[in-house]
This record gives sequence, C-alpha cells and structure tokens, in this order.
Amino acid sequence: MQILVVDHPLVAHKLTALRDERTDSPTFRRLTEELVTLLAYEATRDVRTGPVTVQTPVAEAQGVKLTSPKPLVVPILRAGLGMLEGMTRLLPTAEVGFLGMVRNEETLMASTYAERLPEDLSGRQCYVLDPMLATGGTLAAAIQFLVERGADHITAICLLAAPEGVERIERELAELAVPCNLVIAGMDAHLNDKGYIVPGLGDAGDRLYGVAQ
Ligand SMILES: O=P(O)(O)OC[C@H]1O[C@H](OP(=O)(O)OP(=O)(O)O)[C@H](O)[C@@H]1O
Ligand SMILES: O=c1cc[nH]c(=O)[nH]1
Ligand SMILES: [Mg+2]
Repeated sequence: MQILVVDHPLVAHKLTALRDERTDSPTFRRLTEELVTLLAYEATRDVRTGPVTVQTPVAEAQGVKLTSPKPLVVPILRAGLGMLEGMTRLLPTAEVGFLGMVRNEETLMASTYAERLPEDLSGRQCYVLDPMLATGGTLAAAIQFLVERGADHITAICLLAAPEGVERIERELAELAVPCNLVIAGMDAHLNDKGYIVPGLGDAGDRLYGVAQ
C-alpha cells in the first residue's frame, strides 16, 4: 500500500482546529469538508483520464478528460458522510455508493449494517472516505468488500491514522492484487486501551453528528 501523509501548512492548520475539543459541530463539519478537498487534490493524482481535443476561441487544444467508468466515491457511514461534500466538490461527476459500518466499542470488531453499491465494480476506481483509521478493522473490511465486487484501484482518504491500523491493513491486504493507496492528513502516535487514536480528535461521528445511541 502506498501511503501519503499530506504535508501542507493549510492541512496542518485545519487539522489542529479540528482536533481542538472546543471546536463545535458546525465548525467541525466545515473543517472536515475543507480538509477533504485538500486531501482529494493529492488523492486524485492518478484518477484515470484520456486525451481529448477541444476548440478554444483561437485554436485547437489538446487536453484530458476523466474516462468511463466514472470513479466511485464510497463514504463509510456515519463519519465518512461528513467527507462526501468535500470530495464531490473536486470530483463532481463521480458516482457515490454507501457502506454503513460500525465498530463494536468493546470488542473493536467492525460490522457492516448497510450497503448500497453497484453489484459490479469491475474496472472501477474507488475512493473510500473515512476520517479515522484506528485499529484498521473497518477500512480493511471495506477494501476487501470493494475488491470482491471487482474494483481494480482503491484509494482511501482518512484524516488521521494510527500506526497499528496501518500495519494491520498492510498485513491483511498484502496479497491483494489491486493497487491500494492511503492518503491522510496526519499519522498519530498510537491507540489507547479503548482503541482511540492518540492524540486524535475523539469520536469523529459524534463530533460531526452528535452522540450515537
Ligand atoms: O479502524 P477501526 O478501529 O475499525 O475504527 C475506525 C472506525 O471507527 C469510526 O466509526 P464508528 O464505528 O465510530 O461509527 P460512526 O462513524 O457511526 O461513529 C470511524 O469512522 C471508522 O469507521
Ligand atoms: O479515535 C477514534 C477511533 C475510532 N473512531 C473514532 O471516531 N475515533
Ligand atoms: Mg463513531
């Protein structure tokens, strides 16, 4: 897996504000969107394009356009939904599919409770959105699922990752025959005994949408 930690002062500035426990929900949502747009710029460097010729008012120009099939953006509910707007701002023609996944806060095992994705993802480039890569269980399962459906190129965009989770994904997906990239705003120190990223930003879903029941 190729890992890119986006090193940019604006990313660092917005991430610091996002971490701050005093940041309220509306501001947290706005910062998440802004951060994702910045990360998406890097994450889409290898989005598939083909050559095209256009007529300017002056002459013909050679350019590029996104090719078919369209990229598929997959936010992992709930927290990944907060990243969707920031992503589609940069990739407005992308299709969107949804995966609802939740981590059991005691066992830290991820399970899927909703799925709305095309049946056949053959030849599709997929962008998975989830702000937190903690133990890596959620993201590893999501990537496996997309590859089983036929996706042939995966880029995960996360705000924060823990080294333990990244190692797990690299281990579990080592045999994957599909190129897999990870783009993050920051790599944090470690996980605490509850599986939270340290220093992290707390529970991303709760900070975006309020405490889940
Ligand atoms: O790497 P992992 O240890 O699997 O943990 C990361 C997952 O935990 C959070 O979701 P959560 O289960 O809290 O669901 P939510 O988005 O509905 O709050 C987060 O958005 C990831 O999906
Ligand atoms: O730190 C963490 C870990 C998992 N999920 C979150 O929202 N935050
Ligand atoms: Mg949560």
